[in-house]
Amino acid sequence: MVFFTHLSRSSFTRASTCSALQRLTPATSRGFLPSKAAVSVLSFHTSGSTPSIKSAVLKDDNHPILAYAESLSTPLPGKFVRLREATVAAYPEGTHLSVPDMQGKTMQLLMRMIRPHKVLELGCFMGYSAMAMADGLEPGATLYTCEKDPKAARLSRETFEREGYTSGDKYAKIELLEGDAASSLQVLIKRDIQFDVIFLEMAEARLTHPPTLIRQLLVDADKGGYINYYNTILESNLLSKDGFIFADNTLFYGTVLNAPTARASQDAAASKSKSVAEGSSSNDRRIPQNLGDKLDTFNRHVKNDSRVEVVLLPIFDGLSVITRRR
Ligand SMILES: C[S@@+](CC[C@H](N)C(=O)[O-])C[C@H]1O[C@@H](n2cnc3c(N)ncnc32)[C@H](O)[C@@H]1O
Repeated sequence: MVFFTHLSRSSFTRASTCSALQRLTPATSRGFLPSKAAVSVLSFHTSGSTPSIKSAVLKDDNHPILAYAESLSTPLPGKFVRLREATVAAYPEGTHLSVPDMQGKTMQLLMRMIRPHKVLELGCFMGYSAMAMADGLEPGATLYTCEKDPKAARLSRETFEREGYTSGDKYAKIELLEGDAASSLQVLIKRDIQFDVIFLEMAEARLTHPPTLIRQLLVDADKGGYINYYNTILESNLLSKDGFIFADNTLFYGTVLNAPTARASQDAAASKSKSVAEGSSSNDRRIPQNLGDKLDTFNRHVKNDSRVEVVLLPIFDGLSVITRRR
């Protein structure tokens, strides 16, 4: 089976994206090829004028299979292109925070499959994935999205109003909860709302003018928070009986393979990761390994949690699908 990833939909940005990637992707991505049969693909978002791109764990970042996959997928409509442009203007160093186009489309089709009434997103940013998912919902459904950065919250709110997501007439409704997600979760618990889908997509972003992409990568995610949110979600019954949690970035640029637990493990996956770890020390300086360690801890926590079943899909930057055990 081959897992695909996404490329920037705008060809004019592709060249700059690829050169940025060449600076940033070398060891981890090129050295990590799980098997010839299963070509696993990690996301690699970039910043600056580039909306987003996925780098693969393919030897060639420009592998034609990626362009092929995207060219034969239905694109998201023009309002998403406009949102990318607005994101570049508002957060030139933070454009990698939005999910890539192909992931937006994937989330949208997942909504069409699951047909949830209530969706919760932790991590709205500019509202890209919120809108992508909302477009996959039935009329009458509501998507709640949390954002603590005031500027991102204001801009998202403006977008949702302008594009018709606040009235609930044209599309499913989007309700933005501004503030820290931990507090928003408490509000939702008090309101006794249960969610059929919860999308955990919350980088701890310092969105105010990080000086460089590398710096941005170093600060942009507090994925360590996942365990707390996950436990709150399960313990407070925020997740409906047959609901799904989608946790994003659970491979975190491949750095999970370098986590101490993964390295110490005797299983086959860990022996692969050891060789990656040995070959990717220079990459460690660029991508925050401590976040990879936290994601690895989260992944193991979920796998060992008898309340749930999980599959960690090696698509995009790793997407874990979690549901209660039957
Ligand atoms: C990766 S971005 C979300 C991208 C968005 N889901 C999309 O694809 O369009 C993560 C967002 O989470 C927000 N965030 C980080 N920590 C948060 C917290 N504790 N509470 C609420 N929002 C938070 C950040 O400000 C950032 O905008």
